[in-house]
Amino acid sequence: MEPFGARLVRAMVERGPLCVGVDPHPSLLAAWGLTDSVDGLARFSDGVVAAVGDRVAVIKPQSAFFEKYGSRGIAILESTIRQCREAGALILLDVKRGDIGSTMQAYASAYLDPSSPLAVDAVTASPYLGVGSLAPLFATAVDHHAGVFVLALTSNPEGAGVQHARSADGRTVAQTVVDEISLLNAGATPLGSFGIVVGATIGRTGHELANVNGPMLAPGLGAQGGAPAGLREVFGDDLSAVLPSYSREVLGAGPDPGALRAAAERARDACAAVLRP
Ligand SMILES: O=c1ccn([C@@H]2O[C@H](COP(=O)(O)O)[C@@H](O)[C@H]2O)c(=O)[nH]1
Repeated sequence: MEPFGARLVRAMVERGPLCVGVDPHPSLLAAWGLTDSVDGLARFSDGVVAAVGDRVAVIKPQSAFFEKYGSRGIAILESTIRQCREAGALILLDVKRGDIGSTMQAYASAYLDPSSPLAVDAVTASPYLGVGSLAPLFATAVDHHAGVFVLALTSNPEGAGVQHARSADGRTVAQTVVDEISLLNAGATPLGSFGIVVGATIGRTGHELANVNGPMLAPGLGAQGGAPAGLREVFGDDLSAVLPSYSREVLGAGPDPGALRAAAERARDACAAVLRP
C-alpha cells in the first residue's frame, strides 16, 4: 500500500480538495427528522456516507458524537468506517488523542493497526504533552501507511492563547509543532503523511507553514465563519497541500441525498477555485 500522503494527493486530484465531517449534533439530528438516539446516529451517519462517500476525498467522523452513546455508538462508528472504506473515501477520525508515549501506543493500535475494528487512514492528535510523546503514533502510522494530523493553530478563538505563546527559543508553541512535523516529512514525495491542523478562521498569524511538506487540514469553514477566500491569508501562496473541511455547513443540507451531494459539491468547487485556480 502507498503511504497516506501519496494516497491523499491522489484522492484530492481524483475527487477534489474536500473533507466532509460527520458531526451528528443533536440539532442536526432534529433537522433531519431523527431522534437523539443510537438509531438516529446510525441513520444520520449512513445517510451522509451514502450521499457523499463515493465523491469526496476524505470523510472525517467526529469521534465525540459516537462516543456519547457508549459502546453502541462505537459500533455505529465501526460501521461508518466500513461504509466509508467501501465508498472509496479516505477516513480521517477526529479523536484529538494525546498522552504519554506508553499510552499513545495503545491509541495507535486502536486507530491505525488494520487488525482493529476502528482502524482508519488517519487520526487527529494533540501535541500538548510534547510532540515527542506522539512518537508511537507516528511509528505505527509509518508501519501501516497511515497518517496523523497534529493540532497546530486551531480554529477556535481560545487556541491562540496557548498556541501563540513563545517558547524559550522565541518561536511560538505552534511554530515548534509545525517545525517538528516538517522534520518528519523531510524528503517525502509527493507529500509526507504527517499533517497539521490549521483553522480556516485564524487569518494571517505570521507562522511559517511553507516547509511542512505534509497535508494541512483546514477546519472552521462555514459554521465557524471561515471562507475559502480566506485560505490564502492563512496558508500563504502554496495551497497545494491544504485540505478544507466542512461539517455543519454541508450536513445542514440533508437529509435529502441530492441536496447533501450538491452542498458538498458547492463547497468543493468553492475551495478548488481558490486552491487550484
Ligand atoms: O481546530 C479545529 C480542529 C478540529 N475541529 C473539528 O472540525 C469540525 C468542525 O465542524 P464545523 O461544523 O464545520 O464547524 C468539528 O468536528 C471540530 O471538532 C475544529 O473545528 N477546529
